[in-house]
Amino acid sequence: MGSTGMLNNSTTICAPLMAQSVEQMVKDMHQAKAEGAQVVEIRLEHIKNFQPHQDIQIILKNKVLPVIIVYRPKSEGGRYEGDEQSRLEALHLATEMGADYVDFELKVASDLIWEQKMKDGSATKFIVSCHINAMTSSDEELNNLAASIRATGADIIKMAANVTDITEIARIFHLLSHCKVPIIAYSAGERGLISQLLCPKFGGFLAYGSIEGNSIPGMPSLYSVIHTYKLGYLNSETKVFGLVSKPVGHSKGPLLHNPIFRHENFNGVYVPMFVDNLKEFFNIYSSHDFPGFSVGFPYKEAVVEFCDEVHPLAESIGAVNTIVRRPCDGKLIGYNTDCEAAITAIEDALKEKRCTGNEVALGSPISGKLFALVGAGGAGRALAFGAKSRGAQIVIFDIDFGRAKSLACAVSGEARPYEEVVNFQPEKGSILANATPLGMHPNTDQRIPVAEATLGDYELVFDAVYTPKKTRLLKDAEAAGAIIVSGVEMFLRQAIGQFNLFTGREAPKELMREIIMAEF
Ligand SMILES: O=C1C[C@@](O)(C(=O)O)C[C@@H](O)[C@@H]1O
Repeated sequence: MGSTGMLNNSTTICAPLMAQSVEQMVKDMHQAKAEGAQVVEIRLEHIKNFQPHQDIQIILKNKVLPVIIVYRPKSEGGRYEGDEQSRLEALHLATEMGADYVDFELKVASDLIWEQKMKDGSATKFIVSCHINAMTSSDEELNNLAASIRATGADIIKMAANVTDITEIARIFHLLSHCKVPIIAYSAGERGLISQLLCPKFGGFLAYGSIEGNSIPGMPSLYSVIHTYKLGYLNSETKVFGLVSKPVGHSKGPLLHNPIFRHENFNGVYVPMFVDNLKEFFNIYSSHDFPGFSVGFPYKEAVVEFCDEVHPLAESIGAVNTIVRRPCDGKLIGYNTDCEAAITAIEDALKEKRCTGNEVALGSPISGKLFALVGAGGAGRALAFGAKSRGAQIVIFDIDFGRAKSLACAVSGEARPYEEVVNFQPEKGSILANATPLGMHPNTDQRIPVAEATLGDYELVFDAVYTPKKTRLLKDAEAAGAIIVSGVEMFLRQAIGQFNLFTGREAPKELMREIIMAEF
């Protein structure tokens, strides 16, 4: 398996195929090729009424890509429940018929491979696979396991790991980068995703992606590994940026940052990082390979204590959404790009209206206005400090009244109990901002409980939620006649700020706007 011209590394993109008929397997193989796969893994155990000789022959005769034959028993995470002898015979048959790769499980591999190698001296390469528990296996144990797999005569080692925390993936990276023979090692699932996306950086032999219309739980799609994360461009020098959040799958960050890195010829990749424990995460991923992070819900406030230095604006807000590792000493510096992003988005929308109404713009259009803010978490704090800096009068609601009070105190505003949101009567021309996650995909029918009748009294309504672009709150506010500003605008602007901090370069703003608008 060679690389296609585009590749910058030796990792091959593989599509596992699990069709129920041999004809469909062949069709899926064509589809996988059209979608950019370079090899397919044929899971024989999914074929109904499997006829080993005939079916393997059809697959190999019609193959348009190199083929890995797998016939996995239930005990090893597959579906095969028949007798072991028949299973092994089918794998031998695949070898004799010239499959490019045949996968044997470690427990049966040893004798079989040598026997097969002696017998036919065929060109088939042998993958020997096993499951590992990354939490309980030390680096040394994993190295020893790799050596014993190699001793079976394996050409390629494969380890599928269970991880319970993203920090365990570091052991997989260690294994990939230290192993002298071709190795596949990864973990499925949200917490394991970076093992799949970063394997070209650490020298993994295969990266997996599912074909369209046949998604595989815990595995990225072929489309995303090739087009979003552009795995073909990764190499050992690639810098890894990540969104530290929980949950993390909703973020549009990878769709925005990755194409911009490529466009700017910047050797970086931006990946979702599902983090459970901030302290352990920053302890483990402490090298210059990981020079920057976005910070999302719910960690924007908690992360402050893990920064070595915090920019004065972020410090006064008490929330960090961007972290940069200083090249000279590796220290983590925390910033907040949310604050200016949200406030300038609101100001620009008000200015635009004033321009069209021929009003003369003096100072910030937010100055002196009542700014009703719902949500006093990380995003809410950024909005409150931004509004304060522009001279607004701030009223804060939060389900945690204590949290609302402490933010109100910090911005010389007023805290009100959350139950009062529904009766709150703003003066005409006020601004309403939602900084809670209410209305975020998939709960798109939710919104903060502001009374329908008062929505039209706000001059402008802003929602920090950006999936969907027009939340239920914004739809209702628009219908009531308010100017609306989507969280997409804040998202874009905070990401522009992050690009500047991550790379030390000026972000291509218009291109970033085009990319993100095309996503909605
Ligand atoms: O609030 C957000 C959104 C975000 O968490 C995301 O979903 O990509 C990324 C953060 O940098 C930003 O402050």
